[in-house]
Amino acid sequence: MADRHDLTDDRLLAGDLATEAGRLLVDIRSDSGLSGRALGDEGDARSNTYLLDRLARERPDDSVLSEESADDKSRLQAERVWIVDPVDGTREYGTEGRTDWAVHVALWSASDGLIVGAVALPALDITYVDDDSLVEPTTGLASEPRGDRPRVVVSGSRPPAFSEAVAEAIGGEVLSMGSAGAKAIAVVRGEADAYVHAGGQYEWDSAAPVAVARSKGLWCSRIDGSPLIYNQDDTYLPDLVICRPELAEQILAVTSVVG
Ligand SMILES: Nc1ncnc2c1ncn2[C@@H]1O[C@H](COP(=O)(O)O)[C@@H](OP(=O)(O)O)[C@H]1O
Ligand SMILES: [Mg+2]
Repeated sequence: MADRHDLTDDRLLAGDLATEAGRLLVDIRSDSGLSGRALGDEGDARSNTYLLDRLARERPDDSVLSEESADDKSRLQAERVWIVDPVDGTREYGTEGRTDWAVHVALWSASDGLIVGAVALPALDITYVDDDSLVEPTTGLASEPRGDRPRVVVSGSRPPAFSEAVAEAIGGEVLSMGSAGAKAIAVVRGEADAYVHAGGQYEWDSAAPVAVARSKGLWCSRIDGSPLIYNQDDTYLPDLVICRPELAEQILAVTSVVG
């Protein structure tokens, strides 16, 4: 049953869902008259409804795990589970002018784990999927680098305690940004060299970003170097490292000890 849909169809669908939910969010942001927390709540709710409606119509046999929906755990018996975050970086979405927020759509299968991922950056009008196409170095999420030191991107509101130690280990500097998806994509785009997090996160925060980052050849793991595993009973998945592969050893030497 798992091969009912071609992987390419699923990837196209993921990309389209993330892009269209993102467009809806851009419209709500410009037209609703809301801001801050109220805008975040409205965006979360409407993006979630949009994603769930389309998945129910276009993949009626699949299960869904969403940040914004009750988890009835039927997904634990499912062959295929869409893991979605309708707005990642809700705080930044609610803040005028910020571009560091994202829509995440991933697909997990019982036989192969994460098989598809799409991360939309709606404020930049671009969506990344888990294909092997080359991503040219780009700017837009982060300020221009001041030199050639590697950059470690971390949460602006909940930076991990080891941020500075990681930067020091690779001779780099720390950069703050919102949204797990935006941070992962900053590494994909070459705007940063590593994204590290600890202290709390859920499967929907990292599933799609990890699927995309992995497809571009980046290292993705827990901070102790173990694999990130999805569709677990408990969806808490509190830490991760996404980085250029040649930096993984030095970074894990820090995060696996002090994490
Ligand atoms: N300590 C923590 N506990 C729970 N969730 C956390 C967390 N730190 C970060 N996150 C979640 O991870 C995502 C990225 O966070 P940040 O922008 O701080 O890097 C956010 O998702 P949402 O915006 O979807 O809620 C945020 O809620
Ligand atoms: Mg999130």
